[in-house]
Amino acid sequence: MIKIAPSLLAADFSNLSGELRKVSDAGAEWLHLDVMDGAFVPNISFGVPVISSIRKHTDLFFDVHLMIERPLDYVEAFANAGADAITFHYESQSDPNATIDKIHALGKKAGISIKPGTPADVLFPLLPKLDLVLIMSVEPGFGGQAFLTSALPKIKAIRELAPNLPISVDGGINARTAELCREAGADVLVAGSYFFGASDPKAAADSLRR
Ligand SMILES: O=C(CO)[C@H](O)[C@H](O)COP(=O)(O)O
Repeated sequence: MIKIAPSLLAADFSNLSGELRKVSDAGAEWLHLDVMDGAFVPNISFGVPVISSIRKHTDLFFDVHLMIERPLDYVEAFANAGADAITFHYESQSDPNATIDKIHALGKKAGISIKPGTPADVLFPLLPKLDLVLIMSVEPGFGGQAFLTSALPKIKAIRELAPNLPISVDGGINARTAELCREAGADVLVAGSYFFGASDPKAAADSLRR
């Protein structure tokens, strides 16, 4: 079962209620929330106040993706803001096991993401503890970049080891790249510009499932 996770990074920030309606009306299951600190990645997006504000307006599953240097210090704040899943980067400065344990202690699902330059095998020992793996198919920091096919063998390798683990892919997703990701074994497709830039977002979401 494929899940679609529109990335709020590409939404119209002056009309977030309307953009949330677009996501629900399109039948997307998750909302992907990219948090950037200007240190782990060379961009700053939004944080706790925005997430806790929009939490009051939707029941969508909040898939919070922390592109920040010290996720362990902030997972509690994002859990309290209304995250359902919290994904942090393997390349961050926080200990992966301690961060997963803290997310679970807060009652949330725990995910880890890897950047394009990080091999999949660093995640193998952590797979039994994880609820989600997020494979970046662009360098994190900005929407609208071209899909990197180097993500595909990583998805395949993790799928072989963890047949039931949700595998998400993020960056450059459109109807063509979504098909490659589904074939490789991904089941959560994050789409920013392809979804929010579409004249018919429902048709765009449907095209990612086919
Ligand atoms: O994490 C991200 C950037 O760091 C975005 O979620 C990702 O790039 C999605 O945007 P697009 O679909 O436009 O490529």
